Amino acid sequence: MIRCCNILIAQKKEEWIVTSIAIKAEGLIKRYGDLVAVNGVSFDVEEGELFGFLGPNGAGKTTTIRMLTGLSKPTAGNVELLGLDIKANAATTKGFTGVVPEASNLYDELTALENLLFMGKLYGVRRRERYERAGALLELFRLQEKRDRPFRTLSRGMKRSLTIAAALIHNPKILFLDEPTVGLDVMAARSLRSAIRKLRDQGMTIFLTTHYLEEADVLCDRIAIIVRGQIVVVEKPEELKKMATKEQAIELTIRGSASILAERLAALIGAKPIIVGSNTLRCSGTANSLLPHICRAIQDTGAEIESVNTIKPTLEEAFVRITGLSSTMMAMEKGGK
Ligand SMILES: Nc1ncnc2c1ncn2[C@@H]1O[C@H](COP(=O)(O)OP(=O)(O)OP(=O)(O)O)[C@@H](O)[C@H]1O
Repeated sequence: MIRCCNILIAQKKEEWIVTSIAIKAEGLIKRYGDLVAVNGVSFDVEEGELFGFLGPNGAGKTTTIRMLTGLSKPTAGNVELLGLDIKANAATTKGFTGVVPEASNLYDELTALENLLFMGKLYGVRRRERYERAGALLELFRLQEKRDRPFRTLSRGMKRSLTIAAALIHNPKILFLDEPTVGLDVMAARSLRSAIRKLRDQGMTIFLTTHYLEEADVLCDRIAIIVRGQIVVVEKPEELKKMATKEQAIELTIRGSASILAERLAALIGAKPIIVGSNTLRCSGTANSLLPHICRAIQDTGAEIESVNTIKPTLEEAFVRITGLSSTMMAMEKGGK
């Protein structure tokens, strides 16, 4: 396999193919008995792209990642990695992919360094290169000081970082990450995201599943949203947010309780404003349609306004609009599993 002008040329049974597509999923279906967990999923991920796969619990994210990495056989559909069909080229494609499952696959009793070296050996990395790669990865994930500590003694964030490092020991071209930051505290998640960004900047293709909208927003070049086994949109985060801009939200903070004003507004607008604090409420719509009603409701109820803010659309709002999932459901999702 050689790389030329950012175009990858892979050898496939004597013929040469040219592609810059790192991951190609075509019509993936996975059935478990009567349940269709993944229902006709197709997408392309460009070489060097950080691609987010976002969706609520049970949407089919893990099932998809398992099919993409050859861990689960699709009921129908095909996967190509760097132009190679993964069924026909299992050994080759495994050689250039790194897979990080949600639960760590490292050994508690081995030290951080030993775990990396062991994984390197499993992947057939030569001794000298194993040591070099392990050193570089410990540095990238800021784990040099923990090099000689048993895996079991590391913090949750360090364990997650080392698990990712181990999946990188053979210098894969494509990295699959299933929910990398779930359960981590803010600082650990931030430091892990920074390491993921560095890998992307080095040219690695990264496929990442996540529950966290903010994570997808700050990290990903493009995001696919999967709901009930089907992809509802594949877009750049900015484009997703633009989809939500048609509707804006206006947030009003008043002196005293917001409930009387909220009731009056609900009657005028025909939709219930959301009460976000005891004296703050938010209503959605276009400014043109909202402002006359807000002025009228203030007049009718004699509410004293402390502040008025126009809220910029968030990825969450775009997600809710696109998927049709309620904001309550998103709140549950954000709480994790
Ligand atoms: N081995 C299995 N046998 C039967 N059903 C399964 C199996 N694995 C997954 N499912 C079902 O398939 C659907 C998709 O599950 P999957 O784990 O892919 O979702 P997910 O998006 O990764 O969810 P989560 O975010 O909760 O991990 C769910 O309804 C799940 O219960």
